[in-house]
Amino acid sequence: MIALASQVSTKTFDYILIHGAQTSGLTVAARLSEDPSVSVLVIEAGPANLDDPDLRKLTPAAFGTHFGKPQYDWAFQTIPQEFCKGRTVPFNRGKGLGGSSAINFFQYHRPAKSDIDSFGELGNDGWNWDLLEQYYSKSERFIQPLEKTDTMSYDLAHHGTKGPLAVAYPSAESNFEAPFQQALKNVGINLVKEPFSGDTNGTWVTPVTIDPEHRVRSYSANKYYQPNASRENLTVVVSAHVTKIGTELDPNGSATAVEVVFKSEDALYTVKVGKEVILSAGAIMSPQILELSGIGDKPVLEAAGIETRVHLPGVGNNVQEHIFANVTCELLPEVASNFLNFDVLGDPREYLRQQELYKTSGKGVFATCPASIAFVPLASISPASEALQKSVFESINAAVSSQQISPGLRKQYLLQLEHLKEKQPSCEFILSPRYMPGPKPPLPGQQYVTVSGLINHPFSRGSIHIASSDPLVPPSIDPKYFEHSYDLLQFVEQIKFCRKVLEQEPLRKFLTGTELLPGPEVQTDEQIADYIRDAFSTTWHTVGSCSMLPLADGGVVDKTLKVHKTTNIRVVDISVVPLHIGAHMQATAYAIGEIAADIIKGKVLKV
Ligand SMILES: Cc1cc2nc3c(=O)[nH]c(=O)nc-3n(C[C@H](O)[C@H](O)[C@H](O)COP(=O)(O)OP(=O)(O)OC[C@H]3O[C@@H](n4cnc5c(N)ncnc54)[C@H](O)[C@@H]3O)c2cc1C
Repeated sequence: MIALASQVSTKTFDYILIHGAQTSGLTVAARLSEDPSVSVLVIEAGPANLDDPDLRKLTPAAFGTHFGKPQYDWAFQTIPQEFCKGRTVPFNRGKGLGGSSAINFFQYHRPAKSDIDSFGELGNDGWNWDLLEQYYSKSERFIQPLEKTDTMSYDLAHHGTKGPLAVAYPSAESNFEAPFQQALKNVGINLVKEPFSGDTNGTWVTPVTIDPEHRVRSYSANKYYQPNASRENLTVVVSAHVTKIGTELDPNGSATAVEVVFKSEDALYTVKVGKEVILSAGAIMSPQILELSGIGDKPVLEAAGIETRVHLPGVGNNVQEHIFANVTCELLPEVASNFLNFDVLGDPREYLRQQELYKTSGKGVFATCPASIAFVPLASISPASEALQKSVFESINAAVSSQQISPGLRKQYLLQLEHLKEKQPSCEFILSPRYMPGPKPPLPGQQYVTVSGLINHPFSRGSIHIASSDPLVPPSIDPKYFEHSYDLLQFVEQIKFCRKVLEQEPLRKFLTGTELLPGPEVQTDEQIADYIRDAFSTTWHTVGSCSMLPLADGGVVDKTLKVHKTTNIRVVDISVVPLHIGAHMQATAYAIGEIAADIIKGKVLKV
């Protein structure tokens, strides 16, 4: 049930999930409250937004329409980025029950096996593909398409069919899927048989988190919370901003959470901790809450005027992010009616017509979703890959030998280099039947096709730290984009490859031959790099700010997700991912939530 702040104030709950309303958090809350003998409290800063028509209408056709609205989005910004001409980059994050799963762009899939095995190789015994595979399946309810098209490739053996989260192919194709796959095939990129098996090298159409049976977003609030909302032992407080975890220190300096303080309207409330605090505030706010509670790097805490309870230097560091930039071309007007293209929605009358079409028949633009993707190693797309990789090997090996980098980062870089050598996929591409926001506006009435390039395994490392002791002041977000030059060099190769794909038949015959973005004036590598610096966007996949790593390697949580030097505080969200993965994050966020619940129940990863 949803309770008022005053109804929970001063009460004791076994498990208190801070911002537990988010993707991983609600997963844990639902699983822990399966046991009627334990009490679970979820505290969420945003509103409930349940059955909100504006949220329900967030079909792919309305991507981003919630941005900047305080009931849905935190609308963070990075600090000016040193290696991107001082740009600040918008950093949207979901607010309210469901967190970012309530506003994300639906793509749902798993990373490569090597990405997940890295977690264990970095010192987290037991975290590997075999473990994650079970939990990806536990959360998933894959609904087979009524009609299987040639662009779909799946094997039920690698899908969960009984989990809470409805996952399915978009109910309509845009008709660009097959031409995109053929264009990729022409340049040596093949269809992956079953991308959910841990082999993601190639192209496929990805399933999405849209429930085809009810034509609604499938997310943690309606799939994990609402079916269990009547449980007496599961209480949710919304519009409650956690300001601090109160701790007691034992003689060894180890902290035990005893209370959680939150602000609702203008009053402060306190709840008491029976067993554990589970921090699921996401990659931006989990480190902020730890630091506000005096758990973090002493100099950072001192600068913000916070007393250090536990000196834990890793908090807020090792931040890694996926970013993307686009190549956008004009669609030939005479073939436009053969495709479902989001650009038609710029005409208000057509918008209403498409909305009605979707409501009455589940068809049209609102029924489709950009879901054509590819994951490949640089070696498959660029003749420069060997030279680039040689230079990154040399620069990182030099940094490693001269001990310019920390022992923890050294281990991560060595793994990244090994993955490059093994030709694991690190370059992603997405086809979107639409204009994507960029430095040049679209021409009125013109429809476009965009191929985006995304870098998945950056070498740059950023940070997210408190900028003030005031919990309502957003943290300082500094992803340090392109601090490591390899990230930009790889990105340039990816943009060139986007162009190459758009020049392949049968895609090319549907285009006018005019490129809007970056545009014909952008030709040399330096010009492309400049375009990227001006135009890239975050993919909202931040990880690493509470990395699961040994303490000596800059870790924040151990393999049971417990914060080092604490007895009963865990972090359960994607901030624990220690080395970035080649996938969109939500499937992994749900799997981490599922694993955390079983760790707490003593079923897995026992110490
Ligand atoms: C716009 C967008 C598009 C995306 N598209 C995709 C996609 O297509 N596919 C995919 O797999 N992934 C996608 N993602 C990423 C994915 O949704 C997230 O990685 C995943 O939901 C986990 O997010 P998180 O860990 O950052 O936490 P979140 O889910 O963002 O949760 C954080 C929660 O903490 C709450 N909170 C924060 N601060 C406070 C505070 N001070 N007090 C109380 N509560 C607080 C928030 O309100 C929120 O509920 C997208 C994300 C965004 C933002």
